[in-house]
Amino acid sequence: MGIRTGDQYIRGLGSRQPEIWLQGRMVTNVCEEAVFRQPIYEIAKLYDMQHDEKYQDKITHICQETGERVNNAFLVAKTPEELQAKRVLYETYAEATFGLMGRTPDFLNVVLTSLYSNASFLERYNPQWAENAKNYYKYVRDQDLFLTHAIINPQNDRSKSSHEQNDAYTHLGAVEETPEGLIVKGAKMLATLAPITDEVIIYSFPGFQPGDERYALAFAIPIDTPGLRIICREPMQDGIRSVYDHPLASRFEEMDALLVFHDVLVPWDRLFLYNNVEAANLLYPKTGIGQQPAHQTGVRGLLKLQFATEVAMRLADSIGVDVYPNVQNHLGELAQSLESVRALLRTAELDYETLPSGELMPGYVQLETIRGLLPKLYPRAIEVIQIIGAGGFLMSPTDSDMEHPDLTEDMEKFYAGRKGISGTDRVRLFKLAWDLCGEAFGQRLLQYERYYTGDPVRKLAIFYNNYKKSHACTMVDDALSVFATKTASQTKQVL
Ligand SMILES: Cc1cc2nc3c(=O)[nH]c(=O)nc-3n(C[C@H](O)[C@H](O)[C@H](O)COP(=O)(O)OP(=O)(O)OC[C@H]3O[C@@H](n4cnc5c(N)ncnc54)[C@H](O)[C@@H]3O)c2cc1C
Ligand SMILES: O=C(O)Cc1ccc(O)c(O)c1
Repeated sequence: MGIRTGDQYIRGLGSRQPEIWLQGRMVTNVCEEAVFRQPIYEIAKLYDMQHDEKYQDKITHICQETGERVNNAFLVAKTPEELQAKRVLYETYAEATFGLMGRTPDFLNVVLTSLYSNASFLERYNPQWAENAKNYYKYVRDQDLFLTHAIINPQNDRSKSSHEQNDAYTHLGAVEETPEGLIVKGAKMLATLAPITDEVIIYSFPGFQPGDERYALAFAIPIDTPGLRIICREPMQDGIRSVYDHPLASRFEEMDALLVFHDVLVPWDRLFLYNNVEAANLLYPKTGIGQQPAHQTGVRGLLKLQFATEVAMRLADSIGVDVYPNVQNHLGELAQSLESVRALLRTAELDYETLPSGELMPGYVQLETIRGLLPKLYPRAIEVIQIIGAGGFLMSPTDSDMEHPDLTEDMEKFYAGRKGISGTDRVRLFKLAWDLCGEAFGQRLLQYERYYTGDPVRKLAIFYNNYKKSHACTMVDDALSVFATKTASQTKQVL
């Protein structure tokens, strides 16, 4: 089939009945549920862009194997141009969503592409797992499916490993093998956008201990597989809030969900890893499923940081405060953060590594540096927006106030900004900024940036340990060598 349209994506959602729990009730038709309507529309727009001649050649290509047009997320980049073609896709989708939707279809499709191109890792443990991963990649590519993922165990007792939890099936684990497949039970967090996806893929970060064998799992199943329960968090918008009052929150909220598996059957041909702690611990570092998507998340993060920086600049300008050096310092800091991330991305693409298969892997150090910086730079950008808007955020009237004839004069006079910024302009801008920096929606965006790639504290420690391995600190040795060649009195003279 190849690239789908938005309508085909929506019809796919409508043809299934996953078990979705939202505010204490089961959702019977996800497409008609107010909370999901606008996010479904935003994702559908991305599918439609694949057919729009303005974007088609930028974000899709002809698959050599099938002759069909498919999304660039499925490209195994073997040349710098192909690496850039993938970046253009990430950029195009992030621009369409202002970087606010973290789990657009390109993210997991890149994960899957990396699993496919590095399936030789799985082959060493079990050739069938490798075959399954490769077939699944082709299935998702050719049907142009949208995946969610859950790779973290629920937050019960973090000081204990999976097999030490109170109940053997708190964390998702294997129960029994049957002729049809593996029965699994337990929970995983935190599946962003799960209710409006086609399939779910389960894998894990390293960290398995001996005794955790039953939890060492990787597989993918349709989102409406019997026994799979999607428990949504409380929505941060009700789906009927006015676009005027909440120009971002009303459009881009990504629902997050806990996935609970009640004796769910994973068909054998959908299993990629099972019952092997060593393989589960090496899956993430050895298959590129962490590093390749870091290119996508880096580009998306850059666009989100750019958006926040632009909002801060516009706010300051709208009320005439960017004449002050303190405000200029805040804004200059954001601009420098933004340009640092942009430069890191450029270098990541230039400093790629060529794997034995010929696949190009964008630079680890640069991408991991972006991952380490974003959890600090984005919250800081939000803080700057809060500092610049100050009390102005708390005087924004509603759509209905702005439209009431008795209030029009006051609205235009007292809500206006500096010369040239009308009351309507200023209120609109402040509402947009408040969605980003004040609303529950904006707080989730911030929490997302802190944790979307795992715990930043442990990630940075892992980065340092890897960095140390490849940095012998030879400059210090050079400097110290002065002591090796001189006697104590000669050294004194040198010093
Ligand atoms: C908005 C949002 C969307 C997300 N979407 C997804 C998704 O789509 N798919 C998905 O799989 N996951 C998703 N996640 C989950 C994300 O992977 C986790 O939040 C992240 O890995 C951190 O894990 P945790 O939240 O369980 O925190 P914990 O691991 O429970 O950490 C809690 C605190 O304890 C500290 N801590 C815990 N353990 C240790 C330790 N061993 N050593 C030192 N300090 C420790 C941490 O530093 C942190 O401060 C999402 C998270 C957010 C916030
Ligand atoms: O970014 C990665 O390396 C993979 C990853 C880690 C934690 C997550 O929550 C997630 O969704 C994806």
